[in-house]
Amino acid sequence: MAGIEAGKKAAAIAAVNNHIKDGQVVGIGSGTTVVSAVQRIAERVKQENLKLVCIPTSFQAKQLILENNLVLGTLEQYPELDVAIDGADEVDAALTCIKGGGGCLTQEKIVANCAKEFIVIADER
Ligand SMILES: O=C(CO)[C@H](O)[C@H](O)COP(=O)(O)O
Repeated sequence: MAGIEAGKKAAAIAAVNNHIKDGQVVGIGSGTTVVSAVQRIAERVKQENLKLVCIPTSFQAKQLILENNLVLGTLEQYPELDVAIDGADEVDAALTCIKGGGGCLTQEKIVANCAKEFIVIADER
């Protein structure tokens, strides 16, 4: 795996290990980094029998949730999320972050705003 991909994956795994807990409602972001995060969430659900509900920010996120056999929820059912997890486009040394250039621009911000905690996965700054 190339350096950037390995970095993204390691950051995604660390984010899930450190911030996802049993019983949570979890917002799932969009992009390539989130793929590794969702795979790690699915591993932990299997290994630790975590009870999670996942709220997607896009069609891609919905498909990821379903493909990984996670429980899919909607914002209408769960208007308050415990945590949302997403990738970043760029992060500078002061942790200023740019994200959201795609079709999920609006929905990912709505989901993040409904979450008590917003975790941005970044592999370098
Ligand atoms: O904000 C986003 C989509 O709207 C993505 O999270 C952001 O673009 C990062 O993408 P990637 O994980 O593919 O680098």
